Amino acid sequence: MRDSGLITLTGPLRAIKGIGEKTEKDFNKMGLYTIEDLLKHYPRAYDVFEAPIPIINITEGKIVSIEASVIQAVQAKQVRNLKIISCQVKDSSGKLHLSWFNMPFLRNKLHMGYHFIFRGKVVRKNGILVIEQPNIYTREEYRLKMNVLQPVYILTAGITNNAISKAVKTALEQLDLSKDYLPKRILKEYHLINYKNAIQEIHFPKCFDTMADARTRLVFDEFFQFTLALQALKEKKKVWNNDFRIIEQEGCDRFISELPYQLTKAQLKVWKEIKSDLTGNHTMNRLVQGDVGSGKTILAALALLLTTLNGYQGSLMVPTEVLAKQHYESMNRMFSDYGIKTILLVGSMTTSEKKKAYEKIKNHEVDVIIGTHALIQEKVEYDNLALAVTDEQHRFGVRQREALSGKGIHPHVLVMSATPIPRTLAIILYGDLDISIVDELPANRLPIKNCVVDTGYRPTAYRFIAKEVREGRQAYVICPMVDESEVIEAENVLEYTEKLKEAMPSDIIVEYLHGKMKPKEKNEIMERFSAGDIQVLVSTTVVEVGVNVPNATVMMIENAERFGLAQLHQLRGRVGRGQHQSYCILVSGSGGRETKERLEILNKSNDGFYIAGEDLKLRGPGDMFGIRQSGDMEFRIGDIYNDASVLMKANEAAKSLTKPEFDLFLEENPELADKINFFDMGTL
Ligand SMILES: Nc1ncnc2c1ncn2[C@@H]1O[C@H](COP(=O)(O)OP(=O)(O)OP(=O)(O)O)[C@@H](O)[C@H]1O
Repeated sequence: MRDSGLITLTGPLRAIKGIGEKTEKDFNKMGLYTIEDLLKHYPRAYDVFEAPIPIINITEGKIVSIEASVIQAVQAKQVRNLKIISCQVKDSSGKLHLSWFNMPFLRNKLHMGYHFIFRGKVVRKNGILVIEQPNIYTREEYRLKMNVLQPVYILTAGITNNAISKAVKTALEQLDLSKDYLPKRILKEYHLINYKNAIQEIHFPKCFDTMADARTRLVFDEFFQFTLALQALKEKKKVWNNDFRIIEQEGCDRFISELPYQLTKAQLKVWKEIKSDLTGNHTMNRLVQGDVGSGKTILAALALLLTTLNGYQGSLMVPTEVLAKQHYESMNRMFSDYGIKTILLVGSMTTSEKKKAYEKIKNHEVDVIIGTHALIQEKVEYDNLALAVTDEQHRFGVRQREALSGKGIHPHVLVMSATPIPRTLAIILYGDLDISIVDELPANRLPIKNCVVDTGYRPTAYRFIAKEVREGRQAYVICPMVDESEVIEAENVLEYTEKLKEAMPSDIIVEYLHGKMKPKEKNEIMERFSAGDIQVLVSTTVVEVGVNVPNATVMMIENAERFGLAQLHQLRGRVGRGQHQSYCILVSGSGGRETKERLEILNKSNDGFYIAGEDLKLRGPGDMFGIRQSGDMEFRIGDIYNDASVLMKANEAAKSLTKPEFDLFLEENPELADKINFFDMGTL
């Protein structure tokens, strides 16, 4: 391969000239193995090198270039495990300090009187402006970069931006990308540029316009493949008949009448849809979408109850152990009166506990199985699994969902999601599912009261939390980090808990929770919090997904500026789940105008759809605040909100392929065919 110089997309990175074993290993660490992986490691942003500005004009938070002379020898100091070096520079308008971490070799470059262009971010340290970690250029080097869009890549240790850029450039010289995988008809109809140009321009754009065209083409590709795969999946499902004999059960009506509340109209409507699927002629494939706290869990419970009262097994898979435990406890309690046995199956159980659970599941000694990914392990054998519910907050984990379905004879599938996606997009993204929307919150809910404050407000907030606790309520305080970090200044859970314990009256019990704790410890803390034995829980975002403690009424979020709006909305959704007035205190660590503006959106509204829409207006293209993406078909470049129109077009194009065109397409693109099959594997 190396001899001819020509390489293929599926080839290893080593095939690129200039990449040796060591560099390849470094790339592997970033998750890049094939040449295609490298080409799809798209720039995260583009830098434009503008003419240097006078020191006097620099502003905090901006990336700037200055042209200046070194006027003070480099100084070095050690702060914990960081070696910090700094120097002072000067131009005709003023003086400025520059500093670098762990780059002691710069001492040999930054001699007194030397003249350079420095480019980096302006930050405020001890009250004065400095540039941290600036890049250093000679005037000639800088001139070559000016007015050209410079790709900025996501990096990890050992790999520089330049290394990626160079590897991509060489790969493009060695590759033959002249054959486009999209049919010519589609390229023409949707005004798309060819793949070769798109890849070239996304990495090395001539200007913003050509980059935008390249991006559109690549986003289209992603969505096209995704929707094509979904369509293939849907085709298959159409023919599934409902092989289960599920009939309506009086027990479900009794269950509803014994709930401590009345189901909302929206819940009743969705329950009717689920019921008619379960008792109908075709296997259910339904997505239940509803804002945080809209009461989706009870619908899952009802579906499980109906299925198991008919003598089948049903399962509920959720993303975290904390959540699995919570659902297990409430459903176990609710179902026991109906003779329905529930079991928990999670990764942290011991081998012998798991073995016992497998036996019980296989022998149908249990009816409802609740757990995490452990539910789709090969060892789990179900006895007539008729319903698989997955709680898929934020996720498009189609393969997981399908792997679970693959365990039964095409069980009914019910997916719960709190992701606020407009219906038109949801129809495409969950193309293989029917959609039900719980578009109403329970009537007894008081809207959450919000405020955005700075750190000076903490003492008042603590007094407020103490007051709520005195009234029998509980509170969450969210911090972004677990441990102290030397580089990023953000509140961390461990230290914060100590500080808060001191600030709170001594009889108020404050504990912490974070993702690095052992599952057993996490469960124990959550149980104590649910039981009201802990009054204030300092936590990372582990509580974000689905945790339900209706007695908690205060959600205080430190460093709120570091979270995306959708995530903040999820976090806030942990309160306001009962009849008590609830509060959300967003503490912003940095007071930039944009930050305030973003947080104001949350301040104004408690509606997930509105927030997602406003978030979209504020963020720039490619800035991934809205939806964290996971699952099988990751969208590396496409953003379902920003690129909604491309998604619609790609969907339309995928649909327009005739059967012969589709077959030819797969024949000509065996790698894509593999992907689509892989994506579809759970259904086989
Ligand atoms: N109709 C109702 N009236 C009053 N309370 C309700 C109603 N339906 C559900 N609840 C209660 O509302 C709380 C939130 O419900 P649930 O946990 O199902 O929300 P969810 O939609 O799953 O939210 P999230 O997406 O945040 O997990 C629970 O305490 C539940 O018991």
